[in-house]
Amino acid sequence: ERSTNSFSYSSYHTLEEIYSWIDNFVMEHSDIVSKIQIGNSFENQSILVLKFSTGGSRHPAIWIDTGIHSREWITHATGIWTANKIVSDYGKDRVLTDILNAMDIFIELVTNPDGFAFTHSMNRLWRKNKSIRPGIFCIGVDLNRNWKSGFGGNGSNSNPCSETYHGPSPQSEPEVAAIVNFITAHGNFKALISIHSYSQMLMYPYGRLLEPVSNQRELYDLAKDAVEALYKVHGIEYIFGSISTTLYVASGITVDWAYDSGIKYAFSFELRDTGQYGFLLPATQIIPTAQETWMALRTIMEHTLNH
Ligand SMILES: O=C(NO)N[C@H](Cc1ccccc1)C(=O)O
Ligand SMILES: [Zn+2]
Repeated sequence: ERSTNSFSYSSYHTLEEIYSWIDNFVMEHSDIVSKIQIGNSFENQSILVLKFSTGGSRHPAIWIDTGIHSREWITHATGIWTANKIVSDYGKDRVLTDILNAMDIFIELVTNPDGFAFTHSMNRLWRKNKSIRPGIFCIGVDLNRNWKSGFGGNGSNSNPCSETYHGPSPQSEPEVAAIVNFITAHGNFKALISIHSYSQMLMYPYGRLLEPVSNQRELYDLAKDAVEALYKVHGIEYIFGSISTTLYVASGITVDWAYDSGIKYAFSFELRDTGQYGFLLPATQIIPTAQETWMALRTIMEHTLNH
């Protein structure tokens, strides 16, 4: 009896439950999934990545991260369901099978483990990591402001007590440095998708600049196709566009670093809802959210495969 069969994909889970699910999931699907520790968090939790691969040494790769902001519980839950969807549909879904036969998929489910544990133990609405430094009297750095591209620019804050505190320097946070080192060493990532909640948006770079990226038209059209595929599942409407023009200017963010590092398909999702529940999205919406998000992810991955 597979122990992942007893895992509830329609519930929210603790850090320990997710890490134990990861071990069972990898054991039960060792033909296609492996676990990589890319580093340790500030409080010394393991930073784990799931690798989905059908072989080959250096397939072009796709990166997906969830939970960079710890209070956004729907994103970890969506990532877990998506991991299970990939192993369930490989060999059955033509598009997914083609993607995995040619590319590797990497999913980091708990990108901010310290913050995530804190949302279970002390503060459900905690966003940042848990780093502390001498002489600084507030905890944590916003991991979506700590990246090198545009570090310290408009839409990030130098005040350590701010929710968008960018940290003392680019990649100062182990949770960000681990990803940068991993993706840079691999050297063959073609797409990066960083998943947040909430607002129901699909966005692409730049966050730090109002000017469009060079392949703006391609990203616009792809985002449009992706949100249409998402809409068809449960009728949920997303808006889409560049971060700076659709939302606001934000500097030092994941997708700007990815894009500037040559990953031309860089996207950030804001999952359900639009504010009724916000970060406290009921668990009954986990599977519907994951189902619709999958269709958008699959659209982006298919485009990456074919371009
Ligand atoms: O915090 C969230 N959502 O959770 N998103 C906002 C906006 C955003 C999303 C994606 C990329 C850059 C900026 C943030 O300030 O980080
Ligand atoms: Zn977020």
